Amino acid sequence: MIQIKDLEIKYGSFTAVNKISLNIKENSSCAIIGPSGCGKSTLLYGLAGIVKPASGDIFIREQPVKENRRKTGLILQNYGLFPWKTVWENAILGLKIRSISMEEIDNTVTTILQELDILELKDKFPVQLSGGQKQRVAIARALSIQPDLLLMDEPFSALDAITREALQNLVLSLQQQKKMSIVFVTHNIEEAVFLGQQIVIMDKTEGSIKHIIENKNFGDRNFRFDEGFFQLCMEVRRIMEVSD
Ligand SMILES: Nc1ncnc2c1ncn2[C@@H]1O[C@H](COP(=O)(O)OP(=O)(O)OP(=O)(O)O)[C@@H](O)[C@H]1O
Repeated sequence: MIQIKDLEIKYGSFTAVNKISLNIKENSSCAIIGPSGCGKSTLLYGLAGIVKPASGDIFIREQPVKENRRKTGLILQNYGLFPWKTVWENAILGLKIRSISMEEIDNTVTTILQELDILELKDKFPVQLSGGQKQRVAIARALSIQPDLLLMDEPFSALDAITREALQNLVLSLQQQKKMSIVFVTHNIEEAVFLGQQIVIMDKTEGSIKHIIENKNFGDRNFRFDEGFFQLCMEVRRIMEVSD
């Protein structure tokens, strides 16, 4: 689904993403993990078309990436909700900027809010919501465009452990139901190991990939309680800690 070839992204003369090559399969999930400042978000912004490569290529479904790809959903850090808009107004934003009838928007967004169990919150403002509820609204907005690719930047970092797990389960079942690929950035090793079919570990300072793990047990809810889960978490931790 995604081919990244020798990707380099710069801020002025500073190289934030350094010669990264990576393939991500259709209907899969990819966790990008690494220490603060290693270029995770920049790589995600590259996939979203928000920042332009200095060199190299990104193809999504064989097409070079450009801004506003119709079927890419994006969830930014801290939910990205507009505080002056209600849950409903926030959720319909992605569709409103497209030429879609109000009736279709109504039907699509009502269904999604129902699926995410937040329809009764539709007239509330973000300030009146819990962190988990805000994240559900952000997910609803991203899903409203029926994405085949969902990009998430630290989607659950501000949530308590139980809410985080519930939302991880939710995202997982949505990914399986709706047949989309997910690429997410996280600091959290357990999250990467639970949700990432492919775990991409980035280097501390280089803006490059240090290691990729194929995780065949990803998304199995029982895996969280399995010894293999803790072993894989330890392996990821070791790789992250080893300095080159
Ligand atoms: N707009 C910008 N202008 C200049 N430098 C930037 C800009 N955005 C990010 N950087 C730098 O690029 C590097 C990578 O940043 P990025 O946000 O991609 O890292 P990250 O791994 O996502 O970090 P974190 O985990 O802390 O969010 C950092 O050194 C950062 O300071």
